[in-house]
Amino acid sequence: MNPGTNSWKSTSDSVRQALESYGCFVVAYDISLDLYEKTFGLTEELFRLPMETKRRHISEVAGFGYGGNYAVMPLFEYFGIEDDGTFEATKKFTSLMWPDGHHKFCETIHSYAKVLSKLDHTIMKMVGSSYNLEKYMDPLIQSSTYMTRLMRYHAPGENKSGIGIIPHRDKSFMSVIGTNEVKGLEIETRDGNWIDFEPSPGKFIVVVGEALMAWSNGRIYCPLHKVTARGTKEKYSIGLFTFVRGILQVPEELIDDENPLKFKPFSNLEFLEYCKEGGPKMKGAIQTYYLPSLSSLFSRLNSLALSFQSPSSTEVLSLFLVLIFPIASRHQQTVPPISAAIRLHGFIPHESDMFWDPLYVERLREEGRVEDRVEVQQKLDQYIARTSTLEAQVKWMMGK
Ligand SMILES: O=C(O)CCC(=O)C(=O)O
Ligand SMILES: [Fe+2]
Repeated sequence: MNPGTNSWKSTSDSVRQALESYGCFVVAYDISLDLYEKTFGLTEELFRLPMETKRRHISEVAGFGYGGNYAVMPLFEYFGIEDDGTFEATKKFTSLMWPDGHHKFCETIHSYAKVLSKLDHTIMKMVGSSYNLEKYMDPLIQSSTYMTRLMRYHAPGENKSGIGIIPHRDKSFMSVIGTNEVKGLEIETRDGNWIDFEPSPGKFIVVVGEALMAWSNGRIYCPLHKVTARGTKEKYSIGLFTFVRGILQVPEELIDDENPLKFKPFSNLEFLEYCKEGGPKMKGAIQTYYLPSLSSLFSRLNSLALSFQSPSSTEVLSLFLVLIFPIASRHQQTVPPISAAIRLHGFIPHESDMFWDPLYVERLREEGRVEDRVEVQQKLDQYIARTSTLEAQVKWMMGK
């Protein structure tokens, strides 16, 4: 399919529609069965390596390096390869895992990642075509950097299920994921239903990351998703996560009276870093239009609190924290103090905090605030349910 043709244009519009409505869609893509089978066979081989070998693969960046054995997601293991789509990087990773070399692994994984990146480029171009923003796409593609993540979900056993990955939103610009034939990836729709991705060899799922959502000024949706491991078959998946280097800025064409600017310029990579540390690295994070509106939000909250019958100061404070936190955390504003306060108040923080922070969950457990991962999941589900309704309330209060 080539840009400029009618079928290109109509497919681009469907892609845009899917991304705006669901933040994801499934693509049937031309990949040979042989490459698919080899890729997943070799991925299994990689995960069978001894733990001390796997641990050689380290990285400072969240989601890169080797990770696994998280208290909150004990069935999940991954290798995030900062490969930038290059053969050299895959080769370096291969020789770290197999010092005597493993040419077949290197070749195959690189070829599979190339399929994913080709797909990623096509979709970016289609997004550009559909918004008539073609001119922005080549620079975005050229500044993209990639991470290939190979993932394993241990099988929990006959008639059992367990958390694979807790609900989260990707921090990437876009993610393209292929998996073996085992189901488990679920995506939340805007109205709160979870839908399954039904895998098969030629199918890939494209998932919007928070960076693309922000770049599109919020037009494109960024869905919450999770993985549930079930039964006796191990699930393996391989994702290509795209991050855009440099400063991302909402195109002026996507800003008008009906769609005022919602996100200040931000850096995708600093945003990723920020999410890992949850720290005060604000300058590059996704910034918001909520900050200038905070004072008006405060006054509306104040009047809402006053409308309660004799609210105690704790109630007002809790109300404030519960209302502000979901928005602030989603938009990376004022998170550290609020997150600390939320922790004090016993709320589970933003899912991305927990995702990369097994120590935090460990600490909760030590303090006797969390018994087991079922309870963590329940709290998280409650938190997420609360977020969506309260966010709507805050929007209402802000007159949006
Ligand atoms: O393994 C999958 O299917 C999904 C993985 C995922 O959501 C992630 O790595 O962010
Ligand atoms: Fe994800």
